[in-house]
Amino acid sequence: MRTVTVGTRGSTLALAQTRWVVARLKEEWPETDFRIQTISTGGDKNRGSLSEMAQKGDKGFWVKEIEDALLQKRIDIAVHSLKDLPTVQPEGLEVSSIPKRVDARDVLIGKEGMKKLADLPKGARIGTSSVRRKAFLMAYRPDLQVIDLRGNIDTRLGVLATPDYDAIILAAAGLIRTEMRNRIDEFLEPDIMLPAPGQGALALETRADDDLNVEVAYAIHDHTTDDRITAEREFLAGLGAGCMAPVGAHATIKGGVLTLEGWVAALDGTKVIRATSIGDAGECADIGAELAADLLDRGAQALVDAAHE
Ligand SMILES: NCc1[nH]cc(CCC(=O)O)c1CC(=O)O
Repeated sequence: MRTVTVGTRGSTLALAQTRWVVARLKEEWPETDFRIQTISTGGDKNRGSLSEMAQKGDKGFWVKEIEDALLQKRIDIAVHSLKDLPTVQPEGLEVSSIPKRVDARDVLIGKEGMKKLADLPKGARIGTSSVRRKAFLMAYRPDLQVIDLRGNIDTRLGVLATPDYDAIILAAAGLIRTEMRNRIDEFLEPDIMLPAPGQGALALETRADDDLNVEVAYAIHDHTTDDRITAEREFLAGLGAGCMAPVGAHATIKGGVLTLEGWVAALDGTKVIRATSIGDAGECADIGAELAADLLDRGAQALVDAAHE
């Protein structure tokens, strides 16, 4: 039996999503043996401050060691959360498969009486470490306090048992994949909290010349998800922004027509530039690039630059 080694970070979420990927691959390739290899990344080793992360450049903080393992053939397929993956892969590697996306939205989880964003009392303390969530939250409810909150899902849920936070914001996808959907109090709609580009989607990365494993991974590729996230990531790339910038993007496809919504915000939420671009789903990359150019024309560059400082 042929063995394919699938590499991932070792967090609960990373393992849950990798087990899901392996189960799907096994359905397509019953004669192949899949084993999971966990790899610790810079992001796992260094739970430093956000500014420290920004200094290193946001590129590849969660993926570098995994990509090294691919290049060195210690693993054959890497599973990543797509939103953590830089928009350009290193020489010799490619994203060869994008499985079907789950819910792209962010969600609110709060203490008793703090379970709906619109109903939170003035001054309520909301935990998140995402500059995007912070900026969009401040834009919607400038009276709320945003308190930095890092760590894996369990750590973040844990702070609701302390007096320090009233509610937290997380990606729905992480909770769904770790079977904690029942903890979600409110799904935040994209007209208030536009998701991160690629949120809720996974990426399978392989060596670009490894035809066999490219084919193995591609068996679970989802074209609609690919078109959506291509538009979102072209938008992000067109802005010259990485995952540390307060940028949201969300594409939907109905009847072959792709609608892409994109936002760039000031870090403190005092300004949000919003735009929409619509076109044939086959033109997904161009739609993303166009939307980025449109926002740059309308002053987004200064906001992206401010976030990079
Ligand atoms: N940056 C961390 C991260 N990367 C992927 C997810 C889960 C959601 C997804 O797959 O998009 C999370 C946690 C979160 O944002 O709450």
